Amino acid sequence: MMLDAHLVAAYPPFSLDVRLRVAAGEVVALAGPSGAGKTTALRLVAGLAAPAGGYVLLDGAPLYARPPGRRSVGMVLRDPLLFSHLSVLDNVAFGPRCRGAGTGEARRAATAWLHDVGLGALARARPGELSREQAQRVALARSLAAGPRVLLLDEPLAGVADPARPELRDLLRRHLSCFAGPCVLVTHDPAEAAALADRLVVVENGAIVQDGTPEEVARHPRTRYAARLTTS
Ligand SMILES: Nc1ncnc2c1ncn2[C@@H]1O[C@H](COP(=O)(O)OP(=O)(O)OP(=O)(O)O)[C@@H](O)[C@H]1O
Repeated sequence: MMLDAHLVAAYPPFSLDVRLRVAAGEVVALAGPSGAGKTTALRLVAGLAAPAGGYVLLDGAPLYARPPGRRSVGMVLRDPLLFSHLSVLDNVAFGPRCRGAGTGEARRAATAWLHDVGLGALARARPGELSREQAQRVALARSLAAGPRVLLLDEPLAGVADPARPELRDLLRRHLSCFAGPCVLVTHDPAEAAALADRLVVVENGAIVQDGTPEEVARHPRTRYAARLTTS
């Protein structure tokens, strides 16, 4: 499963033009300063922003040609966006339900995913009772439970209190490294990018300024921002 995208956006005076190829099982971090266009790029991959050109292909087939419910794109955003009226279990079961699973089967799958993200004991809780870090774990479980072909994450550690961050980062690393499809992560946090990604794509002013493994970028950073990525 290969993601091959040419991401083009025009929000004058800002414009974005980024070529992105992500292989199956590869985790790519779009890193860059605030306003560089990272979120716009991710939203274009997801079909959430209107492109001004370009394409998004998954194994050579246009992703947007599928109806939104059948694109199999999993997302974890800054805001966990859980359904507040549903239990934690039913939030996670929502993914398998959308794919046609019956209630029992969806809940069994959701229970297994909740255990995987360390929240088995909170299955009956409501989202309002969770910390931000726990809510992000639920959001991750909900995305993965839907069996996505592509996984997209936008600043998944944003808003998580400092003491809880390392554990959530480890959890993300474990799950992202097991994910079979292409995975794209947006972050402005250098430590997060280096810890989670196989490859860094550094974006500044709407264009790629560097593309390489964290080690390659550390050895030969091409911009001041890229240098910061691996020295902090
Ligand atoms: N829908 C939109 N309409 C107009 N301008 C937009 C729109 N979406 C994004 N932009 C502009 O595109 C530029 C890039 O924004 P984007 O959010 O993609 O950057 P970013 O790298 O993700 O930064 P941050 O980390 O601060 O979110 C900004 O100048 C923003 O104002």
